[in-house]
Amino acid sequence: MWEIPVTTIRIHYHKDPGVYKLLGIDGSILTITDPEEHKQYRSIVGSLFSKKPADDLAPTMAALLNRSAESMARQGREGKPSVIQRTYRSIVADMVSYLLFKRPLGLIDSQHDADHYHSFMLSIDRFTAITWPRFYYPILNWVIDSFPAFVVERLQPGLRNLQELFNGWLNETVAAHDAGKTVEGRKTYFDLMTDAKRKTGEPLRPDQLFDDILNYLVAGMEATSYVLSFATYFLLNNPEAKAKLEAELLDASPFIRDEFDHRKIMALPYLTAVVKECLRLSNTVPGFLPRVVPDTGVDIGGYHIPGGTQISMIHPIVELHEEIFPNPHKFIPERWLGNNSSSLEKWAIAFSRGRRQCIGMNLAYMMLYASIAVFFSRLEMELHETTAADMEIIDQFAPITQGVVKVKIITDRWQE
Ligand code: HEM
Repeated sequence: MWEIPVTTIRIHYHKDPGVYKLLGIDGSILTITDPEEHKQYRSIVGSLFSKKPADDLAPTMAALLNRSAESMARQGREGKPSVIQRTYRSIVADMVSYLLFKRPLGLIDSQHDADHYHSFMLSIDRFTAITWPRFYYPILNWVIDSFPAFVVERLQPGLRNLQELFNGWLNETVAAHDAGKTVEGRKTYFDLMTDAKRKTGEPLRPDQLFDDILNYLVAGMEATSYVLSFATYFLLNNPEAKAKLEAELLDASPFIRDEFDHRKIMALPYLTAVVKECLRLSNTVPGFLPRVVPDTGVDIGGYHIPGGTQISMIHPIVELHEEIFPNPHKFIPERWLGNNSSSLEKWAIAFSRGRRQCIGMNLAYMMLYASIAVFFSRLEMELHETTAADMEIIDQFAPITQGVVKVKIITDRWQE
């Protein structure tokens, strides 16, 4: 078995500002480069991302999935295909919004029809499309920041509305705190930020908060919907794996269809293997995640790397390594089952590792399991005009595919 000769542990690298500070979301957690500053920030929002809020949102997720399934089934009856990749994006964006604010953005109501495209999605497509130009021509960041409002409105039609919506929610929160109202249930992102800033006496900066929120929405929406789109594509192209999964889901229908219990769903062995294989094979973060070696330097694999060096490792080096995963480009959920499978766990790195590991992992896992369980229990679907060429990965820091996954719903088994 392949081993990395690791000699460096517990070294807290800075993220490379030469990349992260040029992503156009300077106020976000993702772009905090200093480990101590990051630790402080994470201690403010950490409670939002623990297992409990993700668990509590499982029934909301099930409701969104069933509404989406009904809508896609309706389109199927009308002979229309569904762009399931957009459906996933809108469900996940609404879920991230529930997690942060205890209310949805409402994307789910406007997403299923192939002819309609939400202005927020369009804005995000345009935003991620210029990731690398921003990086290679940093002056572009300054130019974009100087655009007058009407140009921003034109180029990114969904973002200004969203910013106004969030500013309204922030103002409501501040007013409630001013009035001394106690928060019912768990605190929202704005509650936590208002509390934290009041403790330090720093002002709340809506522009900075907007960058941060946008990053949660984009990171969550793009990564999770992307893995789910690959899952749909892989399963619909692999009848044997699909049949095994559906048999397991049928046996589990008391806790998928009758009384949704995501903890039991997340214990299903074949579904677990499917989720792991989709996370591995979709290479959700295909490009570099650069860090800067601390001043002391580090020793890695017998080499001394001097302080200040930019280093990086890309996930596909591990995820597609043929000594770890034989036939690395093939969709084989079975590799995660059986006696040898536990030795693979350490190579499951889709969410990264260490302090800068994905903060949204608990929510992401719940959404991955719930989506595959509900859609593949409920809907008989086939791919529609979606080929391997559509699934070519484009690295725009956020994961993008050349085309989108479209399906035709043949039957809604729960409505038969
Ligand atoms: C299958 C789904 C997902 C995958 C594979 C994934 C993967 C990753 C990876 C690899 C990183 C590390 C990036 C780096 O080192 O710069 C990361 C960071 C991050 N992810 Fe995710 N992610 C997923 C879902 C989500 C969700 C649902 C959210 C929001 C709720 C989210 C929010 C974030 C944020 C805010 C960061 C930055 C964390 C920090 O710097 O401390 N992700 N994600």
